[in-house]
Amino acid sequence: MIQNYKLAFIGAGSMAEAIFSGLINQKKVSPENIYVTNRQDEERLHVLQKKYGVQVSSSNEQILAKADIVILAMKPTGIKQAIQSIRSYTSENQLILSVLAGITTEYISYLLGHKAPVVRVMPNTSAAVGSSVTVISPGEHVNDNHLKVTESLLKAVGIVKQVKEKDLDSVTAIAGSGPAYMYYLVEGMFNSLDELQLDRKLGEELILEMIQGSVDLLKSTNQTPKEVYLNVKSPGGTTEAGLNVLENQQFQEIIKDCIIKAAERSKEITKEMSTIPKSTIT
Ligand SMILES: NC(=O)C1=CN([C@@H]2O[C@H](COP(=O)(O)OP(=O)(O)OC[C@H]3O[C@@H](n4cnc5c(N)ncnc54)[C@H](O)[C@@H]3O)[C@@H](O)[C@H]2O)C=CC1
Ligand SMILES: O=C(O)[C@@H]1CCC=N1
Repeated sequence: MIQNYKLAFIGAGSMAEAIFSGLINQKKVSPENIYVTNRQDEERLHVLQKKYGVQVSSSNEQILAKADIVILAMKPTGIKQAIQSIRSYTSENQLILSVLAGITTEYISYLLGHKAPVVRVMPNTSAAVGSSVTVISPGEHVNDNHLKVTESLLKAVGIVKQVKEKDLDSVTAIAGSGPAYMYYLVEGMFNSLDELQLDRKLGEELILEMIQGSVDLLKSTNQTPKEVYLNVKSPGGTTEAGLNVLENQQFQEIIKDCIIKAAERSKEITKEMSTIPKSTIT
């Protein structure tokens, strides 16, 4: 379905690269159909061109001229200036996907000044290996076909779930930011290896496989996380000794706060950067 679509990425950062490299690696879209631009870093564009064979240009006009799908992938702070610089090359025949945290479809449509369908999507960088969990939410001018195209594009780089736009702040904290919290945890585990005097390579492999196995078990059982960790713990044993440290430091409260803060920040971004001036609302 998506093989013949031409995709234009506005913004060439880590999220754009994760999506288009995933699409290329999964052989869902050929690099000839992927166009990429960013604001000023031409060197970065050349690196991406060389690495993936994608089409790059610093001209918005060139990038957008043939695009069926436009993917907004710059930082939320850049949204106003970015759309101002592309909107005259966009049209209602293009499907606009935005990965920007906190920026509403309504605000994007307001900046575009026309009725192009806008879908907010919240992927994560695991798209690069086909394992993103991506949440999508349609804006006002989106029909079933637009949603099908969006889904089929993003299913190429992982699983896709649809939510109402009001839930995007919460899912951003989990689906979008979540991987960073996992990597932070893994970094902490890796940091224990020197003190354990364990071979670094072996230790890192054990940690990653242990996490993979834990996720596999959680996915395959009806038991709650508590039930499965209680199965690991023996009275007076090693797990209990470790869990006591986590409980004493209120680890679960910290993780909860972390997710809630991320969701709150998404709401703040909406207030700070995605507010339509009152005078223009009719
Ligand atoms: N990095 C992640 O894991 C995720 C990021 N996102 C969203 O993706 C977006 C990009 O994030 P990253 O890739 O991490 O940022 P980044 O800083 O790595 O990349 C941003 C890119 O946008 C370009 N850019 C800035 N202003 C521009 C403009 N006016 N026109 C064209 N290009 C412009 C920059 O040159 C850069 O290439 C953000 O809005 C973020 O909320 C969403 C989900 C996950
Ligand atoms: O940190 C951020 O704001 C973006 C959105 C989700 C992941 N990265």
